[in-house]
Amino acid sequence: MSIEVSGLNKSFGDFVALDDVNVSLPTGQLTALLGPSGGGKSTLLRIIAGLEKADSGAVTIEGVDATHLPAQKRNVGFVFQHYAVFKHMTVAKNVAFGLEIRKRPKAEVTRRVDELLELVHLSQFGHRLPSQLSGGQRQRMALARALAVEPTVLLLDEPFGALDAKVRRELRDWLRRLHDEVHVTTVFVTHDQEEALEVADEIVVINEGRVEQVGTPDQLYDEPANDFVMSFLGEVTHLGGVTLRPHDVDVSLASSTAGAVEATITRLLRVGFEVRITARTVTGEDVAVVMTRTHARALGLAEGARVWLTPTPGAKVVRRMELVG
Ligand SMILES: Nc1ncnc2c1ncn2[C@@H]1O[C@H](COP(=O)(O)OP(=O)(O)OP(=O)(O)O)[C@@H](O)[C@H]1O
Repeated sequence: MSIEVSGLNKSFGDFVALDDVNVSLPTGQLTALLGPSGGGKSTLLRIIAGLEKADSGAVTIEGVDATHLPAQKRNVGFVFQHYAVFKHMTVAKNVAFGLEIRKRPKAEVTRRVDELLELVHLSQFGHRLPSQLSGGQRQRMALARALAVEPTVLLLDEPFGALDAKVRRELRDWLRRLHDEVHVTTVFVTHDQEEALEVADEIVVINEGRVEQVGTPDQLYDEPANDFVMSFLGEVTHLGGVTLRPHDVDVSLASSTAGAVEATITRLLRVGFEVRITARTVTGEDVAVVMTRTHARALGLAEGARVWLTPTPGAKVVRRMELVG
């Protein structure tokens, strides 16, 4: 294991930011810390980096107890959303900075900077100033700078948060490819579930200072440990006391199944090849249903139609913070 966090607690005044957090992050993986705003993701990352001190608990990095080590002795590289660059230095000088303060030989610094600029696809921009780069290019420069000193772990706090959606998506793909090339253990904070699902090998879901679940994107999506994880990682609806995905609601025109809930279609919307339906049950609950256009047409569904709803056989349903099927 590259990073072991055990029994970590952190409070700010009487506000508990981290509550007995335990996680093990394997070497060489790309891990996302995912959760809603204020859940404690950045606090956890900052404690791993050594920028914040925990009240209790331990952090081990590559087998070394780092709990009381200062940040600069932990061999971690980090990149934040609003990354501080040296505005008066060229891109190449920014990347070289960490190596120069470590007094590495000049030839080695030049070679390493060339390699890194190539890795982040900025070779032709080495002589520019950071202000002459786009936001996405600046973040790639920040990553090259963090990687320059060959950190054991790379910590990224919403590194693409301030960028527009298209650039964000490009950088996300690029980060995945970069990681496949260099394999440095990487932990990144995001509140964007799509970003975590697309990029990470493993996701740690954090909410209200606690780890809700750790798993691969598929495990979290298909086997959510509870209601919170299920609703954070995809669209959900509620039917008769359970939470499930809208495409897992079965619609029939007759009450043939025991336990089927009677409802009336109040809204039917075609979106591309899908049909999105809202059905109001006899108890006044609005249930969201998604099905293919072909299926909706075969059933002859329309607004005002009376239907019966059940979870599709084998559907993942979650009841009161507990997995039931
Ligand atoms: N230095 C501090 N002093 C007081 N409270 C703090 C401090 N740092 C963080 N907090 C509080 O701790 C909680 C967790 O913050 P943290 O930044 O870790 O959350 P987060 O999950 O990273 O959220 P976001 O995605 O919004 O950054 C928040 O409620 C925050 O207000």
